[in-house]
Amino acid sequence: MAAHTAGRSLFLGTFIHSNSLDELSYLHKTAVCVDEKGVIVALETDCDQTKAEETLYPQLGWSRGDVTVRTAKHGQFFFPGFIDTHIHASQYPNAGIFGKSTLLDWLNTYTFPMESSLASLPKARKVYTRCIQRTLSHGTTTASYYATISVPSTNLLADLCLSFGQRAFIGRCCMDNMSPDFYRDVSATTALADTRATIAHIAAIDPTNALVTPILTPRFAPSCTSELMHGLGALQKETGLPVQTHISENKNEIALVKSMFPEHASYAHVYDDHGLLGPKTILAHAVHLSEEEVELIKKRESKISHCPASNSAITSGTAKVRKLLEKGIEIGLGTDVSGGYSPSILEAARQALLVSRHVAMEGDDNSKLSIEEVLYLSTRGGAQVVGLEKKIGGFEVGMEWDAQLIGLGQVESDEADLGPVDIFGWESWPETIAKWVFNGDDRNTLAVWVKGRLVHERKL
Ligand SMILES: Nc1nc2[nH]cnc2c(=O)[nH]1
Ligand SMILES: [Zn+2]
Repeated sequence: MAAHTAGRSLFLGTFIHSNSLDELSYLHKTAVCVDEKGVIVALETDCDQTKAEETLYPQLGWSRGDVTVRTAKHGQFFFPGFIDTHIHASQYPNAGIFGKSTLLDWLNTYTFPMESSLASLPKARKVYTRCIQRTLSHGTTTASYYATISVPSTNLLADLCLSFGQRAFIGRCCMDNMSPDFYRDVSATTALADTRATIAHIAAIDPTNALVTPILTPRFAPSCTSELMHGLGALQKETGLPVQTHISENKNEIALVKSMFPEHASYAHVYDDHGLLGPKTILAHAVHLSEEEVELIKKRESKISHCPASNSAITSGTAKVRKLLEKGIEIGLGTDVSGGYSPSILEAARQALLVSRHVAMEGDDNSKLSIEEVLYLSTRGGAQVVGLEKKIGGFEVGMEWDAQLIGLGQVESDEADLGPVDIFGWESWPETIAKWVFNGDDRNTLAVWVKGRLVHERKL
């Protein structure tokens, strides 16, 4: 399957992105030129269409006829695409269905039956198609996905991401231990062979990983034998591929890991001792880490996916994000569908804000995250977590055009009913962004691009 290419584009208007963890940059009256490879080749402030055509096009060797122009109208703005650093595509039909369960019973009651049923390719196609379309419609331009243990079904997820144009990491879920008979890898050997089969498939459909990359995915320590984890650690060394797993999400899970791996100093050490804790490792949840584990994760430069909606929904706990940030650990946001109920990173950002206030109410007032901080985690932070910080997460020459156009309801115009946010016209830009973060949804996501290609447009 050939990667879809984009034409040349000129984007005009207001662009907002993160400068740093606590600062957003507002670029008004700005022009951004994106070439046919989806790369930003010019960014000029104080520039309208005429000026862009007269000054930028000649520098780029462009002529008017071959450029698509898209202008953010008054009150609209371009924002970097969101990065979901942890999502189970195979659990998407269960989003919102979790009752009063907690992690270990939730896995058995809801999750394993759904995932195992996706060995049916027609069902997997239906589920993955909806998941990709839905997350794109919420502005998720990159997702780090868990699929299932099934190779054909996992490969299908990779095919669909490539054809819909979503940037993705695709994990065939490895689990040869403590899992039901109807849903487990037969052995460490077959799990490793199946993982290699998905790696080979992705190498065939996207040889340069322009859009889709395999990710080694030991489900979590309790689901894996030591043999399998050693094998995956060796495979990581051999291939240099990223790794994703879960860590320290729930207290019963932590006790289980302790009982299953008594010879290892901690949950984080289990991964480390198997060669799975490195700079390309994404650790989801990290709710109950000890100081020692935080130190180890920092030392190994592993990344953390904060999944606040999931941690509240299945009552896992409150992750101490401020402490992790202060340690210098790189953090992004994850929806963790369907432990998390929502496929929206904007919802994850909102929940990160609220959970940080719960941590404050537990006694650490410094823990509160700001709007700027959660938007950083949604974009630049996520890009660091998936190792693409030089390519995506902001608007700079040389980066790729992964972006969303946001429109809010302008009370004084004919766009008053554009979604759930009412803008009266007297709000400052930071206030406008705060209103979007707290009340916005996919109705405000007017268009979405990945690598320069238009991958979603809201039908008005
Ligand atoms: N949230 C979450 N935690 C897990 N731990 C092991 N598997 C899972 C999963 O599917 N979701
Ligand atoms: Zn998860």
